[in-house]
Amino acid sequence: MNLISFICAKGFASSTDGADGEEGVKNNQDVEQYSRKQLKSATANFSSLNVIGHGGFGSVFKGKLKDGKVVAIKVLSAKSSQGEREFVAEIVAMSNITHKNLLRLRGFCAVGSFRALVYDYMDNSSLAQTLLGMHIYTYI
Ligand SMILES: Nc1ncnc2c1ncn2[C@@H]1O[C@H](COP(=O)(O)OP(=O)(O)OP(=O)(O)O)[C@@H](O)[C@H]1O
Repeated sequence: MNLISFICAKGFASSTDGADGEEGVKNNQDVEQYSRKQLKSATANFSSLNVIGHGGFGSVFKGKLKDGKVVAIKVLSAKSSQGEREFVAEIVAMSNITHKNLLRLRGFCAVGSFRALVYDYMDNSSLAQTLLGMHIYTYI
C-alpha cells in the first residue's frame, strides 16, 4: 500500500462537508479527493492568469470548484524540496485541525506524479480581519 492509498484507507477522503465555521479545534474534518480534471476546470487549465503566489511547495492557483467554492490550489512542483512524505504529512496534520483562525484544507489530488493541495481561498481583506480579530499589536 502506498502513502496515498493509506490516506484513503484511513478514511480521510470523503465528499461530505466538514465542520466548516465551527469554533474550537475539531478533529478529522472531511478531506475530499479531487481528480486532476476537477482542478483543471477550476483553474482554466492551470492558467498563469490564476497564479496567486509561489511557495516552498510550488505554485498556488486561485480556482473555483463546480459547487462555486473559491479555493487556493497548491501544485507540488518537480523542483520542490518537499516530497511525498511532506505531502502526506500536510494532509494528515491539516485534516486533524479545524479552527476559525486556520485555513481549511478541503482536499487533495494525487494522480500519477501530480500532487496538489486544495485550501479555502482567503483574500487579503479577510486575512486582515482575522489578524485584527486576534488582537495582534506591534509595539515600537
Ligand atoms: N489559502 C490561500 N488563499 C489565498 N492565497 C493563498 C493561500 N495559500 C497561499 N496563498 C498565496 O500563495 C502564496 C504562497 O503560499 P505558500 O503557502 O505556498 O507559501 P509560503 O506561505 O511562502 O509558505 P512555505 O514556505 O511553507 O511554502 C502566499 O504568499 C499567498 O499569497
